[in-house]
Amino acid sequence: MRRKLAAGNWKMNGLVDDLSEIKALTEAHPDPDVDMLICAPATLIAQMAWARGTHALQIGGQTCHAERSGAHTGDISAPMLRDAGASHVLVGHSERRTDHGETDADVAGQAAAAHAAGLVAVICIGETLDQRESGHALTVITDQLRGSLPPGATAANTVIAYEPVWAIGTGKVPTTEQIGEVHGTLRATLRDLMKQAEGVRLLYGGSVKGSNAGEIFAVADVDGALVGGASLKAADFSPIVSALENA
Ligand SMILES: O=C(CO)COP(=O)(O)O
Repeated sequence: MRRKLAAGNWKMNGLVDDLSEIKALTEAHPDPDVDMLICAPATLIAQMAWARGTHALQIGGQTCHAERSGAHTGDISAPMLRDAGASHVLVGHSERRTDHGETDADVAGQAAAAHAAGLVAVICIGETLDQRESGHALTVITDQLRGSLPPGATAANTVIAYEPVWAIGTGKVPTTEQIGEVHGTLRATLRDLMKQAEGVRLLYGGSVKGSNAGEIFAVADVDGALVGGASLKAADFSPIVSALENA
């Protein structure tokens, strides 16, 4: 049985004052039935780890370099994230792939670095609107998964997040049939690629809100969500956590 995961991605948002949202979130869900994760900007990871106190909330980074250390000004390594209090890291988010030209091979290298540092890699994949409309969505996400999954990936150290680029921050959400088709394809592809395919959690991300979370979580092979905008405020994220607990 896969434990469900409600994950938030704060992206380039959040100042120290916003840690009050972490306090509110942990107070709203003192003993959650699902895993909870917030992927914070690097500047907040250590303080967020302190703010959660003894709560089970997990904290993640949003990217990491493939190397442990070195002359890479402005970058952050997986051991640094771990040192700051992170247990997870997003790799291959479409905003990184677009803004920083990250390729599947780069993402696989980052995921391997995360694993080597003892972090869970949340590998993000997803098609663009053009790719969806031209009928290539399944090929694109299958190729991304094959290219981004490093050797050594296990059910314990890897989560896959399907985030269609056209659904991120747009209010547009695929139909439940489309989500089910992609997640079923991802599960089948994982079976080809690794032994522990049944244990890997598959998240859906892209315009998830309290109002649509329930129907998304009812889809087979959806083990949780990766939430952007609606993860910034406890009042928005909490109903998504509750919907997952009730799924
Ligand atoms: O990119 C996302 C999470 O990583 C999704 O963002 P939104 O929930 O704001 O659409």
